[in-house]
Amino acid sequence: MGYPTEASGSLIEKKPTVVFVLGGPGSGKGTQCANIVKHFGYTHFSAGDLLRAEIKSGSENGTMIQNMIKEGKIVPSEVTIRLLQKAILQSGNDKFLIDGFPRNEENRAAFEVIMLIEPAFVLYFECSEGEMERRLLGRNQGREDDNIETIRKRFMVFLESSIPVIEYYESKGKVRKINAGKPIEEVFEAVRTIFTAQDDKIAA
Ligand SMILES: Nc1ncnc2c1ncn2[C@@H]1O[C@H](COP(=O)(O)OP(=O)(O)O)[C@@H](O)[C@H]1O
Ligand SMILES: Nc1ccn([C@@H]2O[C@H](COP(=O)(O)OP(=O)(O)O)[C@@H](O)[C@H]2O)c(=O)n1
Ligand SMILES: [Mg+2]
Repeated sequence: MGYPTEASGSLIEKKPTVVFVLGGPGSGKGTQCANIVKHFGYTHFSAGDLLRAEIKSGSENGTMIQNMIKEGKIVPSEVTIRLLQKAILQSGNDKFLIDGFPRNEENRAAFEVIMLIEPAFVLYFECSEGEMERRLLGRNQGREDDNIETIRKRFMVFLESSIPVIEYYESKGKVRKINAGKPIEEVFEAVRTIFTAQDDKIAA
């Protein structure tokens, strides 16, 4: 896949800037992404939101996706990547926050192979399970997976499948870890520092 841009009259391939936003369920990924969009001009795609929209659209995969989400399981990468790819191509932007993805090694490897994109960095919201559980039980978005039984399964999946992805990017020096247990405004101050540094790097 290419991202053609006109430069000096010739067509060159310019890859978009991608930031993966990771953290346990309820760590505040969606909340902070909305702030980053407002201040730094990124386009935000939540893999979970795209999957929920796919269920609503009446897609042939809808029932499978719904069952996996209810069980806190990770949907096969081909489905999620197809949705992300479509959203990226339709967006018209070249800076993306990809929230809640990659959630396991399969997600990570498949994205790299299919999209041929490496993240600029990985934003990791670190938060205790107790705090995340409180937030999810108070989220009130009518989500079928915000009940204590599914929340426990999601925590297990996070520890077993998503932490190894974060460790992989840590070994490449790409993880920017944030203490997400603080109030929203304080978390955003830490986030702002990281994105300001990234903007300075691009401008340099
Ligand atoms: N720093 C915070 N302190 C307290 N509550 C928060 C904080 N960040 C987010 N929340 C609330 O917690 C819930 C989960 O946040 P959300 O952004 O949806 O997390 P995630 O996308 O990581 O699951 C929401 O109801 C949100 O308003
Ligand atoms: N990459 C992804 C992201 C989400 N999902 C599914 O969607 C559910 C909700 O993801 P989400 O990112 O909206 O959840 P939060 O972490 O925001 O609470 C996950 O528990 C998975 O079942 C997935 O299968 N693969
Ligand atoms: Mg979310």
